[in-house]
Amino acid sequence: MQNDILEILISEEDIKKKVTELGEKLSAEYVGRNPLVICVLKGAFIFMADLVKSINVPLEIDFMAVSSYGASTKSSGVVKIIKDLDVPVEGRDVLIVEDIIDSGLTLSHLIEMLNNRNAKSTRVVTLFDKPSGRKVDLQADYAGFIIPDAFVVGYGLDYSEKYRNLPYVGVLKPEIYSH
Ligand SMILES: O=P(O)(O)OC[C@H]1O[C@H](OP(=O)(O)OP(=O)(O)O)[C@H](O)[C@@H]1O
Ligand code: HPA
Ligand SMILES: [Mg+2]
Repeated sequence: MQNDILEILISEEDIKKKVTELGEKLSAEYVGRNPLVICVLKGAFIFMADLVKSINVPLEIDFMAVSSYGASTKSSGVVKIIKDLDVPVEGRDVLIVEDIIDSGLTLSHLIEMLNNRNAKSTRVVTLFDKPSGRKVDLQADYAGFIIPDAFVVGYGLDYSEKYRNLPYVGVLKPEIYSH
């Protein structure tokens, strides 16, 4: 698996520090409230698990599974809802946890959906942000790292369902996805 990585972009240690920092900021934002923290599966599962340990308020969690990339490095443009939330969001302070914002299509779809369901507030935290990939005008409220225009894997992020278990984020060798 490591042999398929061209370059490590963000180390395990840097990710840990950043996740703790984001958790502290979110603890301040949500003090005195009970946010519903939504993990966007599958990519955000590792970030979500690490992040909530650093958010020091009585929160609840739920999961949504969406997919638009499949076995490609480009968004299909069709955001498929594979699993919906278990609980209603009406009147809730919702925090969406994403691993990466690239084209922005996944998130714009989710935000619209949650607004239609009358969430009280909707905030977005993403660990990675790739502004060069944007197809819709959208920004996270909290973003960990700005990353360059390359397809990255690791710390939850996959290529064709693999590499999610790498503890760092790296760039794949082009020959891996060119055949
Ligand atoms: O801003 P976008 O261009 O929409 O890309 C970001 C989304 O794409 C990836 O999910 P993917 O569809 O690959 O599903 P996965 O999380 O199961 O890998 C990633 O985890 C984000 O949810
Ligand atoms: O760079 C990426 N890597 C993995 N999954 C992704 N989904 C959107 N962008 C990416
Ligand atoms: Mg994916």
